[in-house]
Amino acid sequence: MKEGNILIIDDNSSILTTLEMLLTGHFKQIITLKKPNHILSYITQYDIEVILLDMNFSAGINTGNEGVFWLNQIIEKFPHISVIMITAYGDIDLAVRTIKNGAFDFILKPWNNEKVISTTHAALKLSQSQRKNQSLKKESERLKAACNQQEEEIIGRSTAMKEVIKIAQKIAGTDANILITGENGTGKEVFAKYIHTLSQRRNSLIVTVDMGAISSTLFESELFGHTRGSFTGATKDRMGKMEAAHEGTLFLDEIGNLSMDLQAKLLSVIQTKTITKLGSNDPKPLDIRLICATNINIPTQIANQQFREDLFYRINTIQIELPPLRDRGHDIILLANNFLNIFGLKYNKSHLHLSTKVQKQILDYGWPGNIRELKHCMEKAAILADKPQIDHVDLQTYHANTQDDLKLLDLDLDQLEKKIISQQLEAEDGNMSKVATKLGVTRQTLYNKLKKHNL
Ligand SMILES: Nc1ncnc2c1ncn2[C@@H]1O[C@H](COP(=O)(O)OP(=O)(O)OP(=O)(O)O)[C@@H](O)[C@H]1O
Repeated sequence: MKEGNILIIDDNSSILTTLEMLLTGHFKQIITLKKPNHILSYITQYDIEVILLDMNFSAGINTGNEGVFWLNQIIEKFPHISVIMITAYGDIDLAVRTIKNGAFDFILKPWNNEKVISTTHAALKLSQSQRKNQSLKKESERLKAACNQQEEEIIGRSTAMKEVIKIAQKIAGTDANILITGENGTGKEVFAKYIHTLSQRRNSLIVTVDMGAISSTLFESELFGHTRGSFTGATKDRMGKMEAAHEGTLFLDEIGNLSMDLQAKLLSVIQTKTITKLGSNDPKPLDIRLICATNINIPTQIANQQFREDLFYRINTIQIELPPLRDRGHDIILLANNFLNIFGLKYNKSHLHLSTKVQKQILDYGWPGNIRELKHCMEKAAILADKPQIDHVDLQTYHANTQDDLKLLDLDLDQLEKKIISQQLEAEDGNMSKVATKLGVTRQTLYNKLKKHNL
């Protein structure tokens, strides 16, 4: 099948006719034009890919300036189009200059037929590949914009969420280290990315390392990188995650799970602001913004000598506590609707929405697995939905794991509080300061609670 929409522009009718006859058998469509004034509208009208353009159009003027003028106009507005200049033998210097200006090639009058056909074919190939690149670039920009939008958007209009969003906006522009705390699935990682996109480092990377998943043998190599030959199997130099985050943000998830010896290594990097690759003696300066997250109570770990106090003070210049989903009121509905939109698109089901009864059920439910649990629940509902309105959701997706957990679920809040305080008193041999620290309350609050529960 023939391809290519070619436009030939020359004020000489016989040149137009000859070129048209020559190219007709080789390309899909040949359009001719005597005056250049309509070039731009013809390009759009006929979806032109290659242009053969004369240098001069006004009688008696042979400067070639007109051709250069139209060449610039075409390239500026339609950069994917390949332009071939038609030029007389004496204009060769000028023709070479047009190539510097962006013309694809030139053909000399009188021309060689084979050469004209092969040059036009090559020009068509280039135009098609440039157009493909342009549309790929547009698509990747669209996807990037969509991703950024998704990352930047934190769904939350409840007072509890408005408060943390306000803090994030206030501190994002500074380089303060941030510790994000909160139960599992409250969106700590999403929030860290949100802070990064608000910061001046947003054009550099945010690199995530899951400290819970990293083995102590691989810690240094993963974080600091290594040089070739630094250990068996190190066949080439490797950049560590910290270096990858240089000038950007390093997000250390599950920081509470880091062993004491690895904590010491991390502290040293934070203090010296340098990293040294495994197998190297050459410390490199490191410019990162550190955001850490944990669902473990670090003060309790410090009291239990499982977390270094000096590291804790380094990483939590600002602490942000993300509220559990059950404390976010109507945000639960906003998030659920958002997930239904996403999964509706994924599973090809439009206008998915929750019935009033289900909305009430999900507002009353405790969501122990927080947003992650809500997301799974909505995905399941979307998969099972056979009509747009969802009248039932499965809220039994989050099960307590142990017999003890099951027993705890039977207690009301007051009974639960009493049980936890008694357990801690026993564990700490009645040491009030230690129990208060472990529970994250003041000694006075602890005394009040002991009185309340007759302990
Ligand atoms: N504001 C939000 N809007 C939409 N989706 C969210 C939001 N917050 C969290 N999520 C989704 O909820 C899930 C859990 O979020 P995330 O991994 O950030 O939580 P986390 O607190 O870091 O969890 P963990 O403690 O287990 O590491 C993810 O699938 C995330 O996409």
